[in-house]
Amino acid sequence: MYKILVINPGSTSTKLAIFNDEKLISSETIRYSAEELSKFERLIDQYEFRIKTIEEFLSKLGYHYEDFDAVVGRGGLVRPIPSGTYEVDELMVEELKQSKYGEHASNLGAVIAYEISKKYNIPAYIVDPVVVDEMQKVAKISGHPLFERKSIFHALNQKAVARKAAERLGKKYEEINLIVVHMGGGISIGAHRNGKVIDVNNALDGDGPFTPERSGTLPLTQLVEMCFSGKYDYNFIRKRIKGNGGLVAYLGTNNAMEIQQRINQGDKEAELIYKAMGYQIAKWIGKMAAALKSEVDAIVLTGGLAYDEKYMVRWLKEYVSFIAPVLVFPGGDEEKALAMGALRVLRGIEKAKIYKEEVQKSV
Ligand SMILES: Nc1ncnc2c1ncn2[C@@H]1O[C@H](COP(=O)(O)OP(=O)(O)O)[C@@H](O)[C@H]1O
Ligand SMILES: CCCC(=O)OP(=O)(O)O
Repeated sequence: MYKILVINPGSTSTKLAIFNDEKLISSETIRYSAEELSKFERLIDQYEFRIKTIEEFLSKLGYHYEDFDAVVGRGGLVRPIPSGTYEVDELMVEELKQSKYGEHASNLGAVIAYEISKKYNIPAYIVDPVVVDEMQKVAKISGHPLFERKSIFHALNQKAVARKAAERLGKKYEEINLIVVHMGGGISIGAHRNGKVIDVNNALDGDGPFTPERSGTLPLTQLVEMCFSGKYDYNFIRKRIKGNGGLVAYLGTNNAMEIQQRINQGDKEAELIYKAMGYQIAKWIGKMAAALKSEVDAIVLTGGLAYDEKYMVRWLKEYVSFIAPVLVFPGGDEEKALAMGALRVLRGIEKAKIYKEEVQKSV
């Protein structure tokens, strides 16, 4: 039997789990308010804060790091690489620590897993990082040759939930077309054609609907004027777009449950903004239906916001049910997908990919 520690840092939470082989032993989601996270200037500054969360989780359950056969972290913004389980190595960790390819909470998954692996001599892995790139060529064209559309999204959960949806439809993932909508701190809407994500919005970078924390696509000229107004510096604008955009900017919170309560109490402003987020998500689902030439077997809703049946799920069904049946997998399956990726390697069913080698292949 293999004991696996799963570490899944998201932009609004850290999700932790312990597995004995396929069996989930314990899991916990620790949520952070926008205010708590705003204390940290850079992502890497959250390292100790997130470690503390993990150590509290383990000590509550009476576990120590040395009890585990492997530690697996959510994969962050490394270079674009194929889907799979990767050994965490020094090159990957150095690039993540320097935020060479961007900043996001998922970067901490590999960094933390690596530190544990070195200290306690247990292997560390990541699975399907947020940069998995299966985008078709035509989808990469942005509109100007100086800019390229990039595949940055909830690859791990989109793939895991897409397979579950295929199972529910009694088909193979590789045989069907799906639009998968992950609604967490960030939001990604992916067009899955026969097992490949051929198009998806860049969930991190001003491409897509606004989200609990991010601004999504903004009016370009207004943004350029703001940048050159002389009133703001780079960090101010970056923070407004990434951590302090979307629901946080309009309503002061990244917590959709709090917004639901406000709507229940008759807050019309909260209702308008939350509905606008749903409206933008629905329009992106329409875009992906076009990318799939309207051959869509199902639309799959997942992520934390998919728990909200009363508002978000109901609104989205009203807007997009004409495209295909809507299946809902609230939360998602990230922790299980991480554990299973590590387990396949521990059992020798799959060989862990080496980051350096995959990067060289794609050059
Ligand atoms: N039961 C729920 N009902 C409604 N919204 C929820 C629920 N649980 C979580 N959320 C909302 O989902 C969002 C976070 O989703 P999640 O997928 O956990 O994010 P991340 O992994 O990016 O941190 C937050 O806005 C949170 O308030
Ligand atoms: C970096 C893309 C994935 C993403 O947005 O994750 P969160 O929802 O955890 O922020």
